[in-house]
Amino acid sequence: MRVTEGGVEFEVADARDGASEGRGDDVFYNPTQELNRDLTVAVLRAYREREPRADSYLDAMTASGVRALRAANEGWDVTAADTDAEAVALARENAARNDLDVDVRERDANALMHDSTHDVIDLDPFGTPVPFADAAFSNARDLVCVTATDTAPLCGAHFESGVRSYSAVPRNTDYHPEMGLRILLSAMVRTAARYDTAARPICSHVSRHYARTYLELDGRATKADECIDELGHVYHCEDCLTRDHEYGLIADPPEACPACGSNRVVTAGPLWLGAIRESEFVARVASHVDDEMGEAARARRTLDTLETELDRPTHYDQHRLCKEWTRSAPAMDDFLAELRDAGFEASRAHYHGTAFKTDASVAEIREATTAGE
Ligand SMILES: C[S@@+](CC[C@H](N)C(=O)[O-])C[C@H]1O[C@@H](n2cnc3c(N)ncnc32)[C@H](O)[C@@H]1O
Ligand SMILES: [Zn+2]
Repeated sequence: MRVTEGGVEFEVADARDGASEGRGDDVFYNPTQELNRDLTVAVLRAYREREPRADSYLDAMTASGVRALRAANEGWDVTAADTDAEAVALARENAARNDLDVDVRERDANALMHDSTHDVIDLDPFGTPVPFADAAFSNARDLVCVTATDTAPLCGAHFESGVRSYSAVPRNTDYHPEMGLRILLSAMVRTAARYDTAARPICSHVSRHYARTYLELDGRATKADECIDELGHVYHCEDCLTRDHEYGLIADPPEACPACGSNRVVTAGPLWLGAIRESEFVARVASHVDDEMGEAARARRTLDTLETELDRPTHYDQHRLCKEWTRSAPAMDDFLAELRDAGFEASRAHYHGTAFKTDASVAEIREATTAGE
């Protein structure tokens, strides 16, 4: 099947709906990740302005080669790798079809990363990126881009698997996409720190099937220490949904929920509690989304919300709270306006349409918002 994406035309074996992990026999291509790839191109454009020296890009798991081709189309010096011989043949054909110069290797990503250095390394594996993180953070110069599709382990829905993969404790909460992202960021930051490298997210987004983040590297150990200082824990009450967060590697959870007295308070962490993006960079990325991108509208929407969403962990789900209070959910803009009128900070959060952030507690949100009662 012939597909066109962002100005490159390529052949793929079939189109998957993104609901499966896609470990079938055919070379993988997931049309639902077009938004992810559109944003990758916009990030690469914005990153080049920020770091003009950055030139080489490794698509470490390339499959059909689509991401590598799109980067090469932007003028990056691109290497692409895959262990699957069919994928490598297809990626080479796709590069030739577009007259793009991409160095496609039939090679294990870890071996290749340990063998060579690239300014930007992109990890897009099946499931967790953890098996590739050490090689990426010890060998990339400027930026590591990471996709994780194992959302159930990341958000605590598959608890043991999440603990095993990420060396952290995830919890299944009403803010599961943010839990997943902060678990992923924690593991990436700790991996980079092993190489005295700071890895700080300059852009991150989560959708139903994956978490994606772009981590800028700094080779100073003191900067890596500063990143470690931004790890900590979230204490979450399963009864009233009150949550609190605390910086530091040693958890000190309350014995009971400070709001309702319940002893059903669970601890998650170590989580990345720092910012998940740099607002100014996200604004630059948004300025590089163009109408040739198939997912331009969604990309702009995601980036606009991401740019303005409050930094603080963690978001609330308006529907979940309203259900808890047996209220109908009002229009989000009215709801946020009520919070602001009551003197709180409030913003949408990009995780989904009913996600919002505020510095108000659960009780304060309940009192401040009357619409829907
Ligand atoms: C999710 S797909 C990549 C999709 C692609 N980046 C895209 O945007 O369409 C994962 C790919 O990783 C390849 N792969 C699995 N293990 C690998 C390894 N150790 N090194 C390199 N590639 C690997 C698989 O063959 C598969 O083609
Ligand atoms: Zn409580």
